[in-house]
Amino acid sequence: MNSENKTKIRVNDLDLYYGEKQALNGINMDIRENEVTALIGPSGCGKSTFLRCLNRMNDLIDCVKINGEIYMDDEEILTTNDVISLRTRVGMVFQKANLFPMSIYDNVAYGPRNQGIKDKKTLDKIVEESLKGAAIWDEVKDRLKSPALGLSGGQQQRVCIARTIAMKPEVILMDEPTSALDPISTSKVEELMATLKDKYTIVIVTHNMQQAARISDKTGFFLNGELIEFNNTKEIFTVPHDKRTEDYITGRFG
Ligand SMILES: Nc1ncnc2c1ncn2[C@@H]1O[C@H](COP(=O)(O)OP(=O)(O)OP(=O)(O)O)[C@@H](O)[C@H]1O
Repeated sequence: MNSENKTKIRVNDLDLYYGEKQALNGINMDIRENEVTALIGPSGCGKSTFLRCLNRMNDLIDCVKINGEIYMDDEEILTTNDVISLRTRVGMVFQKANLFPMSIYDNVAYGPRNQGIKDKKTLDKIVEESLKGAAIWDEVKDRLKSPALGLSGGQQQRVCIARTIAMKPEVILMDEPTSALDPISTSKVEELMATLKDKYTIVIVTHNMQQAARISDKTGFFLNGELIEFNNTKEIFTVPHDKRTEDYITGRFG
C-alpha cells in the first residue's frame, strides 16, 4: 500500500433505497488510485448495491432512490448526464463470465468497435494488448477466431477482464469474480489483480476473506447496509477496531 496514492473515488453520505427498503445507509469512503479495495460482509449487506452505484448500474433497477454524492476525480457520478462515458471509465467484471457467443477476438474488439474503431491493425493491437494485460494471451493467441464460449470458465473470466481492459477504463469493478472458479483459475485471477492495479483502480466484492486479505490494500466491512469499518487490509485483519468486524472475520457470524 502506498499512502500517497490520490483519491480516485470519494463517496459522501450515500443512502440507497429499493422502494421503502433502505439498502445503504450513510456510506462514506475514499477509494485510492492504483489500489485494490475489497468489500466484504455477510450476504445481503449491500456490497453489490454499493459497487453498482460506482458506475450507475442501479439506474437499470426500478424504484431505486439514492441520496449523497460520489465523485470520481472532480466529476459527480450520480448526477452526470454522460452515463455511457462513465461506464467506459468504470468497467465491470461480473461473478459469472458473460462473454458473447462470438469469437475470442470479436468479444474483446466489441467495445472498441462500438466506439467506432474500424481499422483492423488498431483493433488487432487493442485485442493483443488487452489479452496480454489479462494474462490470457499465450493461452488463446493461436485461436483468436474460435468461439469464446469454448474456453474454460477461468479462461472466460480472464477474457471478460480483457474485454473490460479493451475499453481503457480507469476503474475496474469486480463482483465476486472468482466465486465460480476452481482454485487454480482463482489464483491466476488473483495474480492478475496484483498487476492490474499498477494501471487501474480496482474495487472487488468478495465472500472470500482470505482473498480479501491476500489481494487488497484496503478493506471495507459492510453490515446491514452500513460501512462498519474501512481501513488498511492488514489492520482490518489483525487489529479490527469494531467488535462486529472482529466477529465477522473470526467467523463468529455470517
Ligand atoms: N433489485 C433489487 N430490488 C430490491 N431489493 C434489492 C435488489 N437488489 C438487492 N436488493 C436488496 O438489497 C439488500 C442488499 O443486497 P446486495 O445484493 O447489495 O447485498 P450483497 O452484500 O451484495 O449480498 P450478496 O453477498 O449475497 O451478493 C438485500 O436486502 C437485497 O435483498
